[in-house]
Amino acid sequence: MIWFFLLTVKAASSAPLDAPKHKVFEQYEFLEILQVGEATEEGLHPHGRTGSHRRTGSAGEAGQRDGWLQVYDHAVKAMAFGRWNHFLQLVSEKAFPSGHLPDFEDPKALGAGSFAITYKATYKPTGQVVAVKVFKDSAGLWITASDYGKYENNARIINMSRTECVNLQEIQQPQSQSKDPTGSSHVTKCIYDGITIPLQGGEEFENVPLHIVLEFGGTDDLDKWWGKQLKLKKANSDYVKLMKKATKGMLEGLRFLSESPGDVQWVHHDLKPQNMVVNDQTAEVVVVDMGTALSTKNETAKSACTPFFRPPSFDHYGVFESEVGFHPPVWSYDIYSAALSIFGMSLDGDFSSVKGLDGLSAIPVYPLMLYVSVQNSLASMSALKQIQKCVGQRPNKLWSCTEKLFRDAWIQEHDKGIKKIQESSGDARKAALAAVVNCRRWKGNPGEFILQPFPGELPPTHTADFFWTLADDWMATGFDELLVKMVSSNPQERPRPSEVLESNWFKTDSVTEQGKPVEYTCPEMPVADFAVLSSMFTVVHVFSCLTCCVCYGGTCLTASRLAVEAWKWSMAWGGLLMLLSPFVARMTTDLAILWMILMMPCGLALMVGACKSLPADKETKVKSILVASAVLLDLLFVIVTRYSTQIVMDLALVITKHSNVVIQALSLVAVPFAMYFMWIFTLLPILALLCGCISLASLNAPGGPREMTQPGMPGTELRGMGRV
Ligand SMILES: Nc1ncnc2c1ncn2[C@@H]1O[C@H](COP(=O)(O)OP(=O)(O)OP(=O)(O)O)[C@@H](O)[C@H]1O
Repeated sequence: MIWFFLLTVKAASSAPLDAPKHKVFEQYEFLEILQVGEATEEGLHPHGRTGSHRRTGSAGEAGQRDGWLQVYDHAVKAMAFGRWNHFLQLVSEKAFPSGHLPDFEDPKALGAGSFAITYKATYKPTGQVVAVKVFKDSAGLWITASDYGKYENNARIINMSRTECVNLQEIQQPQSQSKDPTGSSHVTKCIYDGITIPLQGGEEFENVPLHIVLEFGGTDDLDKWWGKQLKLKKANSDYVKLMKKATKGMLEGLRFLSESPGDVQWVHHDLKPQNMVVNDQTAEVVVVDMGTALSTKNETAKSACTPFFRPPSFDHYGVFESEVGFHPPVWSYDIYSAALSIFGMSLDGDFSSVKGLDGLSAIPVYPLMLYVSVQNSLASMSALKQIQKCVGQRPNKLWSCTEKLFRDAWIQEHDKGIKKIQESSGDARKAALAAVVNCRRWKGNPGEFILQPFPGELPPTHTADFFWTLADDWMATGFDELLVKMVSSNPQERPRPSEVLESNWFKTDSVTEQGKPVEYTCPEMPVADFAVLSSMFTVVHVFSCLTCCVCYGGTCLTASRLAVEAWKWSMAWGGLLMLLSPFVARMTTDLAILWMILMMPCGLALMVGACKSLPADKETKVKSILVASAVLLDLLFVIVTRYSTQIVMDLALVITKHSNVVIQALSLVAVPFAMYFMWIFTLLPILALLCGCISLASLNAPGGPREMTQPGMPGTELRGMGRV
């Protein structure tokens, strides 16, 4: 609903909004949030999970969305323009361009990103095993030095990508390496800049695909490696030890980046299991993909990074901000992503039933829960009202204002789970920790108003066996405390990597085999106002049907001279609806009190009128009960209106005050909604009243049923009714 609303606003707005550049607005896919790519031992799969999920105009997007048609189209164009090497590249499914890079042998695809495919290869002159990252354009074709100037998009891709090698060479300066050799070994190194040199070189480089050569870190990324480990069904303590080692390596790499004693410190800015590789021999973790790195040289710079792993104070939907910066202190961004990676590795790795996540093993589910709960908490009239306020005050700032709304809701929902861990101890704390790490579904489902960011349902919450061993180990060493700080929504509270590395968790290798499981419950999903309203719609429809039956049916029966005195039900029903109508009016207008003042006496009059049909002894009693109930209802209404802060929107007022397009678009969605309630609850009592009058008139008509009623029967009281 919220998405629908945003899209409506966005589409209708003619104001110069700060529009997102991200493709996500056209085709919203979960993997665009996660931004992962995959390769297999055999090569790359252009239509599978293969990495195309990043930033604007990603190469794989073409292949992924349009499939073979796109490839065919490009192949035909390549042939038509005589670009045979490109044609061959397309038909051979992105094989390594050995013809133009003859110094490398035995290439094997390691993984694919949006703009590059990375291969493991041996550099023939030295025999060194390296990782060669070859850049491709949006059609999946290698970008050569001669292409660079021809196409604006290629220049953009290359300018962005060349920073990776340049950054790495700056990060891995000999003096920094000597100060923290361990940390340095956990960050990849750039051996050769195959972008800058060919671009400056002459004709001989014209057809060379632009590339960079990196130190080879390992065959599998951390996600894939962890998935393989989980399948081995090792002892619980072994998983804890492996995880400790991986976490240590990751943090040492981060320490090297963000705590470098030099003038410049670095933020990786896209840390996730898919951007860390594991050394085949030593099982040590190496941080790769520095293409999005930021540094203290320019603290206001921004880059595109995976929304899923962003700290709470940034846009997680990738809709509002395709690029984000970082908040000081410099380590705070990556340390948060590191904690999420640890959460991801603490799961059972089963995402098989979720299209887009299948094949992945270390995905933290906490952000997935938040995606849904944030949308749900924003599916409210108060959120709509806030958006309205943003628009009213600053017509051109709708986008950033709405983004803030989403961000604040994210922080609020995020803090709920973390606070539960902070405020508890012992088993209760372990249970709260287990919920944050493992919960994939809510307890109960009080109405979801969401757009699933990924197709398919997450599998039911299941705790990995080793989790309890892990949780016990964390709690025994105080690492749980650090984890909670790492995911704090306040960047200032997040510890430095070196501080985390000081934890006793890394100092002991003796791990108990079987942890103690505790019962834990997953949180309740916040109730969406819109879900409540949709139930209201159902109730309203049931009421309308009943009213139609009672009023029309009653009138027909009475008028048909069958002496069925249905008029009295019709009047009683109409009166009841009138008495209830202010409660509904309150949902849509500030003027509900006025509504109540109008409706209460009318409703009461109808109901009291209906009492005339009762025997004289009961009539007074029922009348007094009715009057007393109506007064109580009045009181209740005043209390509800006075103390409930939610759902009071005066759309009519806003529309008259402002008349820009955005407001009109907003009203397109909200006004019919409001009007619907108003009409139903205005029309129904009026209908009931009309029906009551018609039936009375027909009763009183000469030769009508009234004349047929015997003295002493209920119909004798009808005479009084003529005055109602
Ligand atoms: N130095 C390296 N050693 C071994 N494997 C590597 C190395 N660098 C990258 N890889 C592998 O190649 C994959 C893709 O690399 P990388 O993430 O750098 O590409 P990218 O185009 O920048 O991707 P993305 O669009 O996700 O940023 C990685 O997931 C990893 O498996």
